[in-house]
Amino acid sequence: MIVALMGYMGSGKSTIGKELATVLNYKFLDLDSVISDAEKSSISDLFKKKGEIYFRKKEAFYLNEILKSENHVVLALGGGTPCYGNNLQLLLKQSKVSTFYLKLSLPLLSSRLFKEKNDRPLISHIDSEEALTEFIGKHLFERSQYYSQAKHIIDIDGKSQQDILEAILMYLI
Ligand SMILES: Nc1ncnc2c1ncn2[C@@H]1O[C@H](COP(=O)(O)OP(=O)(O)OP(=O)(O)O)[C@@H](O)[C@H]1O
Ligand SMILES: O=C(O)C1=C[C@@H](O)[C@@H](O)[C@H](O)C1
Ligand SMILES: [Mg+2]
Repeated sequence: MIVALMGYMGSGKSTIGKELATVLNYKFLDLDSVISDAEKSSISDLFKKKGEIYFRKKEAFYLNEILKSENHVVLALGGGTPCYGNNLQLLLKQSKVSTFYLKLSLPLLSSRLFKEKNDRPLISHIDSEEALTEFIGKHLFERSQYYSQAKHIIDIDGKSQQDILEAILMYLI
């Protein structure tokens, strides 16, 4: 079984993913870190030096590799992973993959991301919280249709990490 976490930047995929892997005694993989390690570059530098399309191709390639070769893994996807190429179809068609959308509302995403936008290349240039809210709102409008196809949708507004973990585990155990 592979548990794949999807959701917008800052929704907590990496944070929750690590904890979930510990509880399940699974390996934890973060797709962004897999790409970063393989390319020997931070994601921000990769965007700067090689461009977003290069990153999207690598993202699709490493997702394929992981789905082909791994098992008993919690996989935190990148924020955009399900929205490009046939990544979503690939995730949904495999019975060994259980997909979860960590769904956080626009105001909470915006206030959370404004504090840590600097290492996120798509938003690092945005300099007011109002402009960030506008950007994320538009982005979510485009992306929600992909995220919402996850097998399980977990509404995480106001939930602690423990609450979210329990909500996911309910579907897995
Ligand atoms: N349930 C929660 N309540 C409050 N803060 C949280 C919760 N879960 C995660 N966070 C915090 O939100 C921030 C973003 O979390 P995280 O980096 O795990 O998101 P992500 O979905 O992996 O983002 P990205 O797609 O950019 O990699 C972190 O500072 C994390 O500590
Ligand atoms: O939402 C996105 O498109 C991204 C999210 C991050 O996880 C990284 O994958 C990268 O910064 C792009
Ligand atoms: Mg992450």
